[in-house]
Amino acid sequence: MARGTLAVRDLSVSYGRAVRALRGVSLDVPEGTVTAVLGANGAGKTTLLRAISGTLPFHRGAVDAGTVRLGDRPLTGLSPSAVVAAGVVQVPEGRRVFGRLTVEENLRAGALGARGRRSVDRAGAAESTAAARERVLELFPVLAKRARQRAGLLSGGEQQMLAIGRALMARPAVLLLDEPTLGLAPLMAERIAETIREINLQGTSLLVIEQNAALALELSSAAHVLEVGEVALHGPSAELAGSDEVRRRYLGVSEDTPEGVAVSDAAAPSGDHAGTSGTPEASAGRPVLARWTG
Ligand SMILES: Nc1ncnc2c1ncn2[C@@H]1O[C@H](COP(=O)(O)OP(=O)(O)OP(=O)(O)O)[C@@H](O)[C@H]1O
Repeated sequence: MARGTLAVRDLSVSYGRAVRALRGVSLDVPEGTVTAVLGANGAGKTTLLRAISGTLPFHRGAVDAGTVRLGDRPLTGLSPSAVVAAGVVQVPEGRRVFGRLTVEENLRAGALGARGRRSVDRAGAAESTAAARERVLELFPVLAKRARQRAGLLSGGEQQMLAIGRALMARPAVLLLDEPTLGLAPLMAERIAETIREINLQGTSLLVIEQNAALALELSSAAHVLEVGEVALHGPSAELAGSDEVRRRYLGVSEDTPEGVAVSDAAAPSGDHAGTSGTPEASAGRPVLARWTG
């Protein structure tokens, strides 16, 4: 399966003529990392995931410019099933499980996403599906207990586990999570966060959209803040968590920026606007929170 960095470059998206939802968004999810995207309601977070997963057309949206790649494989313009087959799988907001199907049937449906991979023969596919199922049930033992129950009868937290488990059945290289803790009690949200860490430790990269900025920054190594369709701030998550602006606007704290945290109002990187100042190459050395101004 293609692996490598999930790279979004200069992505602009609109819904019809009236709504320009994303403008020139660039970000990287380096292989093996958790990257977070924060932002207020309507900032364009879900639109970003739709553009990556190929589901924009279902929402009457279109990519006007820019590219999405996984390693050297272009994803822009692919159908959602081709994106899944390429190794990028989205868990949609609102934990949309198939409510009338059982937990087991939901998991089996998730495995269908991996079938597009030509390199896997039938026997190999069955074996990988069994291994993926085992891994999912280890991560979420409650799903084994509820295997024959209808998914619609699970609690909110259990449905989120099933939604993530179903996505993992497609054995993704990159998992896209849209608001995984939305509406969950704090304890359940923490459990989901632990699972995200575990999934990452097992080798899957994750792009996590979260309104719970504190949790997102804790989970991720790098984060991007979207404001009205543009990347307003990006940098290593620990640095962002210490930034006065992020603390005030997204973490609800008003203390001064702790010493040693660099917050730069530097002009936007010139020319390529590649957004790579959030990548390991560019942030090697002293990490800086860059504010895009152009
Ligand atoms: N199907 C659609 N048709 C028209 N406009 C849309 C559509 N979906 C989203 N938008 C608009 O695009 C912009 C970005 O929306 P998006 O849902 O991506 O933001 P978000 O950051 O995910 O917000 P939320 O957290 O509220 O879901 C908003 O102005 C929204 O109203």
